[in-house]
Amino acid sequence: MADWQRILVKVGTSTIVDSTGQVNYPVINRLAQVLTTLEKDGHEILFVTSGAIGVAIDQMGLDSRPREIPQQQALAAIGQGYLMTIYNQAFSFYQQLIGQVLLTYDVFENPAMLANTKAAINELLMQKVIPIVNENDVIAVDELDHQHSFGDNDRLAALLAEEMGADLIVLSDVDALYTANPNTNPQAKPLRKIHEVTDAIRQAATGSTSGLGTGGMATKLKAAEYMMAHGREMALINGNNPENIRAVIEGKAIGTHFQGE
Ligand SMILES: Nc1ncnc2c1ncn2[C@@H]1O[C@H](COP(=O)(O)OP(=O)(O)O)[C@@H](O)[C@H]1O
Ligand SMILES: N[C@@H](CCC(=O)OP(=O)(O)O)C(=O)O
Repeated sequence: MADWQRILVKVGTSTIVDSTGQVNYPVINRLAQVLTTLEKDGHEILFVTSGAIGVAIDQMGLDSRPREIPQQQALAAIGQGYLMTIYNQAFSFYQQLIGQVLLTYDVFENPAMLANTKAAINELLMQKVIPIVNENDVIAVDELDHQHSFGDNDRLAALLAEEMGADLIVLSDVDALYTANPNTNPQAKPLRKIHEVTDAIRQAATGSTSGLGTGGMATKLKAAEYMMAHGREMALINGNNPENIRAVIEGKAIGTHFQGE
């Protein structure tokens, strides 16, 4: 059983930006409060956040995510700064310091870079600063070179959690992993406990239908498999109620809990 002492919380674009495409400030403020309280209670918190491109789409008054890679890079550059402004405001209200960490995939392939990254994050944790992590989308261009892009933050979150010895809580816009996409199949049923990922579960977990999220449930399931393969746990909960992070830590049956045998 995980003790949830060191926790990596990952939040998706679908939580940072609401269904109308606007920045979801109330949820972000509640998230900052919950993470700060947990930090003050002695947990070590790492936070992986998507949403740079999502908030920039709102800032720039666009209707949808552009397909062109340089346009997405530009949006990431615009939105990442704004995202940190929002987080600085939200966390400073609770007198919690945060630090920005932008990663590319090659960090995990290069032992020296990985050791340096882990040292920096451990130092932030020691100083009781919450690291706010995202992929460096401005330079991680998977169209040109797959080596340098995670493609989705679920994978980044799982890789980082494993390296940092943390368990993972993923916040999305659904209450759980369902037997099918609940947005398109009203018969879909929530799955509460997963000890092993079967082919049937893999087939159930499909892509995003929100328009802004990128990986959908498929990448979350891969992250869960990665965590379980490395003896770690993952919980998937709805980001609309960040207070449920505490419920996960307290062992309450909420969302979907992935725990290997
Ligand atoms: N079996 C499933 N159970 C739950 N959600 C699913 C499933 N299959 C596909 N999805 C989709 O995955 C979406 C969440 O992924 P995504 O939009 O990428 O979110 P985020 O931005 O939080 O990463 C849901 O809104 C839903 O449309
Ligand atoms: N790094 C990107 C998000 C990529 C991503 O994986 O998004 P999501 O599927 O919403 O977690 C951004 O900040 O816009």
